[in-house]
Amino acid sequence: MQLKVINESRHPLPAYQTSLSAGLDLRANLDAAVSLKPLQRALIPTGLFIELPEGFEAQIRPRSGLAYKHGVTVLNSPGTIDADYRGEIKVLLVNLSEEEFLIEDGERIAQMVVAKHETVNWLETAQLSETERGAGGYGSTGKK
Ligand SMILES: O=c1ccn([C@H]2C[C@H](O)[C@@H](COP(=O)(O)OP(=O)(O)OP(=O)(O)O)O2)c(=O)[nH]1
Ligand SMILES: [Mg+2]
Repeated sequence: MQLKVINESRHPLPAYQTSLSAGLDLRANLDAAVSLKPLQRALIPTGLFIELPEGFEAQIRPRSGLAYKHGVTVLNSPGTIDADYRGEIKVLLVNLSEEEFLIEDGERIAQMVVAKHETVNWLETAQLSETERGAGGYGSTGKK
């Protein structure tokens, strides 16, 4: 799909790293590196502004490498970019490790997946259909 974008960052547009990647890697757009101390969070600018078509959202997801190697992840994962949002895309990172992490300008900090979504019209009702699962959840299956 075509996606309208304004790139006010000093970096190239986000790219798929392989031909079948679902996520476009987002880069930090920073004047200076940002330090994340253990359990600290920071809203990291990307310099990108997009115009999603109606019925689409963009999800801001963590990069597994950053999470595995450094314990740095997206706090509100998956972040939601609404189709009517015209502000800058920002990434809310948190450092869940015990060591300080330095976010450098241009570093790939998260990935963006564009997805279709439904819009709900409520249908209020007194009863829902019966199922094998019923109200069981939270590890209810496989127990005696
Ligand atoms: O990781 C994120 C999440 C959100 N946003 C922007 C786009 C989104 O459309 C808007 C609102 O996000 P959300 O609905 O998650 O936040 P909220 O706390 O409900 O704020 P609001 O009342 O503005 O909807 O903020 C980002 O740039 N990055
Ligand atoms: Mg909201």
